[in-house]
Amino acid sequence: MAKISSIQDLQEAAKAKLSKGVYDYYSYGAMDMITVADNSNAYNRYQIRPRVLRDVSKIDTGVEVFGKKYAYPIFVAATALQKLADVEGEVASARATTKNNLVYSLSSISTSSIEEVADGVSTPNLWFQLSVFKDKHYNLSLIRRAEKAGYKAILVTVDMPYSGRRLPEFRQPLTVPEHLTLKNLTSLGSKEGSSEYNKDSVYKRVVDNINSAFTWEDLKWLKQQTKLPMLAKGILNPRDAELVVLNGLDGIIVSNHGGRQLDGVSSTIDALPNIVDAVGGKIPVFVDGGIRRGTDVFKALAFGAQAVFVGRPNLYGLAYGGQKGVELMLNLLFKEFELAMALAGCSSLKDINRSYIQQTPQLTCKL
Ligand SMILES: Cc1cc2nc3c(=O)[nH]c(=O)nc-3n(C[C@H](O)[C@H](O)[C@H](O)COP(=O)(O)O)c2cc1C
Ligand SMILES: CCCCCCC(=O)C(=O)O
Repeated sequence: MAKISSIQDLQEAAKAKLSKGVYDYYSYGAMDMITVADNSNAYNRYQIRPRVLRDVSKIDTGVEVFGKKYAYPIFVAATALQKLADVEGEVASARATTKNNLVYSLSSISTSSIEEVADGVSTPNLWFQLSVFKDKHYNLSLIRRAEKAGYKAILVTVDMPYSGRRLPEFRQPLTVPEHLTLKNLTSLGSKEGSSEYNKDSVYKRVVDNINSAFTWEDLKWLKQQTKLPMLAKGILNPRDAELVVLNGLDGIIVSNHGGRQLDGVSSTIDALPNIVDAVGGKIPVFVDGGIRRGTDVFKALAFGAQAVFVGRPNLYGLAYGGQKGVELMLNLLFKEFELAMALAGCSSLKDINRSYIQQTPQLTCKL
């Protein structure tokens, strides 16, 4: 294959390496995948309005989040089961990400444990994604483990009271090789130390234990149990964004779970501006979903995102080349984003705002 020069190339290279079952698990979304496609396509409905004759000889991509400075506003989203892509799985992804001074989010449903990932990195820029289970003591024990291991924030996934209907998995449940386990969840849904679930599919174990009765009250209670910043991941509606603020959380990730939950919902870049307006600067707003180019990052920031998260690009990089593949993925985005900033006339993130963006005009002339 020719030199990998874009995230699209990386996806194709990953597809050639992975089994069909794993590639489908990673790349698919719910039902007809209208939202998966729209997450990326929606970026093309916005145009950048560059400014010229500015000094762009130096570009500062640094961003501050919760009092800490990161190298780029490009973070890595929580995705499950990374050892399906590479033997080192989440540890390789976390190393590549934190080495570049970015945030890596570890999924609850990971094949490396909270502690293994923390021990595997030298810069602990780690956030922990909490899937909310029925047993609130279990949720608390995951938070305590993350706190003890030095994680810096908790992302509570709020868009998954049930798993979305993903057709390849519906037809043929994903099989996870026996040597891989859900390292954080070894006793989930079973009595201490029992292996009741070991013979079942990973989905059954997780699906049976997801808390579909979790409400705003419960989220507020969870927030009060930790001093770490807590963010709600999976917000699309501005009214919910207001509730996140009212309930005292510290941040929002505008997300539709990469189009894997309810098909036909808003793309995340379309949802972002109204949510930023509803929050009114009280807490930071982040976005994920469909971000594949440096210009996508620029557009998300122009609409008011503090930083973006990428999910599948991490998995494709990991499948292509382990830690080095994830570094390659990040470097592609860094270079594209820096160039987008320079060519738009922005030398630092504080220059980027809505005046740099417009909706792509609809053709009104007669052809
Ligand atoms: C294979 C896969 C597994 C995922 N696992 C999780 C998870 O365990 N927890 C979670 O909150 N989100 C999960 N997500 C959603 C991501 O965190 C993120 O919202 C999404 O991937 C962003 O879209 P993108 O893949 O287009 O960048 C997963 C996404 C994918 C593709
Ligand atoms: C409740 C079903 C398991 C979900 C596994 C991880 C995830 O969020 C995904 O999108 O896949």
